Amino acid sequence: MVLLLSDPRVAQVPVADCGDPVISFPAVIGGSISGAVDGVVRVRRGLAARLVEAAMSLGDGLSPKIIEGHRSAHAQLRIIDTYATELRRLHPELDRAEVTRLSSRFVAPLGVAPHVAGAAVDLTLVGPDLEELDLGTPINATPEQSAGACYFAATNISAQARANRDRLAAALSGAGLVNYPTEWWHWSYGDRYWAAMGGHSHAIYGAITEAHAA
Ligand SMILES: C[C@@H](N)C(=O)N[C@H](C)C(=O)O
Repeated sequence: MVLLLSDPRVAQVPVADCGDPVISFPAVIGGSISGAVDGVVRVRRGLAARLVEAAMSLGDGLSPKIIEGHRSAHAQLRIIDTYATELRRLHPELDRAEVTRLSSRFVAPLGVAPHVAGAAVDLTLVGPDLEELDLGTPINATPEQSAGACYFAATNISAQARANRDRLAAALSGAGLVNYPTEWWHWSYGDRYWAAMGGHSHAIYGAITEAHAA
């Protein structure tokens, strides 16, 4: 059973922000291309340290390639609005609560949004040539666009894509990150969802404020 980000049990998790700053971080890390800067993302320092740990455990010249880290509240609301509009177009019969629930398979409600806390990354895997591996769907494919193949545990993907997802998961879980099961590419650390899934008493990262500037 997937715990969705719209589930009240996620919003109920208390936050005691540890004050970890948001830092700039290379979008591609680890392996033979350690330190190479192919774009920059911003994430909490503790998350950055765990991403380095995960990258180092991958081996075979593989590296995580981060597509997005911290996201503004404004950008989060824009994604929510766009996807909710699409859901209402596809399913005009849905009531507001159901639109919110289904939306949260793809985008988090603002109050619990891991990216807005600098606590999440959307990422894939690249080889030594920086070519992206086959993970089964493009990043940000919705459940509708991918016939559910965006779910981490989807069975309608190739054996190679399954192996690549499992390899990504072993590295990131091993470093303490938690996956959002409806999106193979979304992993977080320190946010409410991480706390709920890991049985932690509280989240250590809430929404970013000016106080978190490094
Ligand atoms: C919109 C998608 N890339 C994403 O970030 N989804 C997660 C669940 C989020 O909004 O935090």
